[in-house]
Amino acid sequence: MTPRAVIVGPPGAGKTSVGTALAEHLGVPFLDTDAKIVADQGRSIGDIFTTDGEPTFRAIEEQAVADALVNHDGILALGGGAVLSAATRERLAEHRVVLLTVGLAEGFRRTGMSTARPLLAGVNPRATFKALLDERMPIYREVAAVEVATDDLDVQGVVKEVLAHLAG
Ligand SMILES: Nc1ncnc2c1ncn2[C@@H]1O[C@H](COP(=O)(O)OP(=O)(O)OP(=O)(O)O)[C@@H](O)[C@H]1O
Ligand SMILES: O=C(O)C1=C[C@@H](O)[C@@H](O)[C@H](O)C1
Ligand SMILES: [Mg+2]
Repeated sequence: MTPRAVIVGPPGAGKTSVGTALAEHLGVPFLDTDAKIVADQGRSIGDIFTTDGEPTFRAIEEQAVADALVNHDGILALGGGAVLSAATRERLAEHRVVLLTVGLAEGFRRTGMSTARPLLAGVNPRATFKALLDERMPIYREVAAVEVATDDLDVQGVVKEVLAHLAG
């Protein structure tokens, strides 16, 4: 088994929303590694960060991604920071990876209302978001064969773009 496509990108790019809609359109299962980790651990990602720290979360995430890459047959969405693992990047080289991008203003607008993202929960979440984009964009681009900018598209519009790329 192998995923039809693996979706990566920063928080708020729409990995979960687009992945769900894309899987529905294709009639295949959808798996989100964030949701899988929460279900397996029986606690929120915020709780894991607070109780055990980010490195423990990243280790759990690396294993969850490795499992999903061999066991999941549909659309797979990764957590926003999953690509920070060199082992995960190596594994992704064998897969069809789609990068969803979002700019600072729109990404911050989409994530700003939520307290569910521990990395963006600090005193200056906008600056944190900018630093995250600056650090990660080259890493996302390193693993992805396809890139779709989502700022000016609704979820169905992004799904359409992704489908066009996957068909081509
Ligand atoms: N193309 C879009 N246009 C408008 N709103 C969007 C779009 N994509 C996602 N959203 C909204 O932005 C918010 C974040 O989307 P989503 O949870 O899918 O992002 P994500 O990439 O999975 O983020 P995370 O890395 O935190 O899991 C949601 O409220 C969602 O409805
Ligand atoms: O960008 C990140 O590092 C994260 C994004 C989310 O998907 C979660 O995996 C977690 O909040 C960390
Ligand atoms: Mg998500």
